[in-house]
Amino acid sequence: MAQSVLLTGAAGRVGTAILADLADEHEWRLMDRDPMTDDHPGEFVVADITDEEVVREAMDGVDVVIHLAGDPRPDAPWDSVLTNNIDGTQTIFEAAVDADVEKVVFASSNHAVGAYETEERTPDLYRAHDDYLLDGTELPRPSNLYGVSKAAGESIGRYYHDEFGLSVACVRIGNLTEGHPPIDYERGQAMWLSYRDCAHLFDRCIRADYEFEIVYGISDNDRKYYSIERAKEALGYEPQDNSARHD
Ligand SMILES: NC(=O)C1=CN([C@@H]2O[C@H](COP(=O)(O)OP(=O)(O)OC[C@H]3O[C@@H](n4cnc5c(N)ncnc54)[C@H](O)[C@@H]3O)[C@@H](O)[C@H]2O)C=CC1
Ligand SMILES: O=C1O[C@H](COP(=O)(O)O)[C@@H](O)[C@H](O)[C@H]1O
Repeated sequence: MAQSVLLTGAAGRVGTAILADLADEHEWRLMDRDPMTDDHPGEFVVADITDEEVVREAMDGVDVVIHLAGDPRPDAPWDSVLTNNIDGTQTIFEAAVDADVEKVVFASSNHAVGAYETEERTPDLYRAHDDYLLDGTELPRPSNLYGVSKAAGESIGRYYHDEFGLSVACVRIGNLTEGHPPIDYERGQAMWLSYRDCAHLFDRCIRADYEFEIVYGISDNDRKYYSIERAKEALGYEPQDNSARHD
């Protein structure tokens, strides 16, 4: 069934991948602080997610929020991630609860657990023969302040689920690259997320029933060190791509 979805950070790469395949699948309200130049479905709200009043207005009548807006740079400074990723995310969750939204899908990151990639484990970790797997039940172990902000976003989601019953899915996105897996970059190939698998995964987050989930958002790569079993079980994710089988 089509849902009414608020998509924050709609003008960015992940938003573009989602809308490329799902524009006609749901009723969209898009939000970004930068205007979108391409054709897009639904209404576009140019706003900063830290603007509480505008965010509250944008939640009206919404079933699901996909929250992508934030500073995506692994080397982003603390003042930026504190404002855009932590404060902005809390504003989104608070407004979602007040507006009786059913689900919030939060764009978390591989960098929330990047410090599991220790010197002893790498580079074997990135290779198909290695059987080390993170499955989403491990504690966060951020590799930078950006990763700290994503771990904080997951905790904010956990709080709003436990306290207010909001359904929350945190997707630890790997490396979204359009058209082909990253070239000459083993880590990126291990955590590649193709555009079509990205759209499908977020569609499953919109449609599935769940309480609180942390899943990895990668394609079905031979090299993977992130398990996709929970995304399959809880959300019905069925990825089609694999960085080892790409021409
Ligand atoms: N692209 C990837 O491979 C990965 C992305 N992610 C996460 O997914 C989300 C989207 O990432 P991308 O699309 O790659 O980044 P992007 O930079 O292409 O898109 C982010 C969008 O959010 C908007 N934005 C940023 N701060 C905002 C604010 N305060 N208010 C309103 N809009 C704001 C920007 O204008 C931009 O259009 C981010 O939260 C990022 O951390 C996580 C892991 C991997
Ligand atoms: O969270 C993110 O992760 C991806 C992959 O990380 P990288 O360090 O291997 O590049 C990154 O491309 C993206 O910008 C970031 O938001």
